[in-house]
Amino acid sequence: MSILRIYAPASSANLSVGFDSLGAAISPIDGSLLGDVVQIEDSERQFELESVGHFVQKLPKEPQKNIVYQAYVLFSERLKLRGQAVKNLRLTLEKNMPIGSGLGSSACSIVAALVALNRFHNEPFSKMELLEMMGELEGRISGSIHYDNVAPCYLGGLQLMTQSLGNICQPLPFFNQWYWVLAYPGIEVSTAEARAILPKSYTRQDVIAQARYLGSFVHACYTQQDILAALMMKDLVAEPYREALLPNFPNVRQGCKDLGALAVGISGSGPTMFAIAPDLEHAQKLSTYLEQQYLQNSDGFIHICKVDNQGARELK
Ligand SMILES: Nc1ncnc2c1ncn2[C@@H]1O[C@H](COP(=O)(O)OP(=O)(O)OP(=O)(O)O)[C@@H](O)[C@H]1O
Ligand SMILES: N[C@@H](CCO)C(=O)O
Repeated sequence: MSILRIYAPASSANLSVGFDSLGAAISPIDGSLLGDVVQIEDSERQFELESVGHFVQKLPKEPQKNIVYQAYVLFSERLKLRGQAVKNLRLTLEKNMPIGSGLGSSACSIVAALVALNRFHNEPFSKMELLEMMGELEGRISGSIHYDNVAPCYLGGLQLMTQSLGNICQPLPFFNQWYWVLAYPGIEVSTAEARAILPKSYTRQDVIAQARYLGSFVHACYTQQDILAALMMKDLVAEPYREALLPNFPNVRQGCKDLGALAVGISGSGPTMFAIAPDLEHAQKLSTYLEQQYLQNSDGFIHICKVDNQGARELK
């Protein structure tokens, strides 16, 4: 009887400068696991799914709406197209990530489920085939396919969505000395709704400026110019329209900058916000400040994190 447990880490999409194009996997520096776990094992029945964990009450009531169930159905269909049948199996989702948090909660469930299913069947699908399925499932939830949570969650590191020449994404060099202070206020913001409020079009001036920021950011990553990279983490696409969804965001953002944050922004579609600190001392000050100023209830939390270079992995 084989049992596998796959952990998929939280991720922070956009990094302000790359809407739908950049995302980083993140892990708390205290060693805690910030992400979902999917366990897979043999079963007498064709398929069983159980959900447990801190945020299990927030999952859809109908099991068929759980994205892990949908991952199983999609995986089975794709396997059938290869002339292979899915094994009898039981999945257990440990839902540790708050839903609608801006930390890639649905991506954690999708990635952990598909990695578990693929390993359980001796890896019939390549990394890119699996990632393509992850994007399809993420698209069902948010209304349009975007890979900036699933790609880093699956592969680790900072990923740029190139979506060309057979690669959905490619890794970027990053700044290992940076600390990410992530503050989840404890309220929910739906990704689909945070996308629906964005404008249908942008001015030429904004398009040109955003292209300059993203190009300069990528250049700064390759040439390891941390100050330039942080300066370029600006968002004309989403932040001006989404900040109203976040509690007191403009003031808190300014407060973080006053405390020495190199960059401050919305993680994914929010309401989690991030502040980049140049060292641990600044990170701790930012953490205390955000705890006092940004958390709204007892579900909220702060984590000092670094980029997680491993991505989804088996827990032994
Ligand atoms: N296993 C699951 N984990 C998370 N959300 C799920 C899951 N299964 C179904 N859902 C549904 O998917 C939607 C997730 O919403 P949303 O995309 O806003 O959350 P999110 O993934 O946390 O967002 P973000 O990517 O900004 O972190 C909710 O409606 C939720 O009920
Ligand atoms: N890039 C997506 C991420 C959602 O988590 C957005 O900002 O809508």
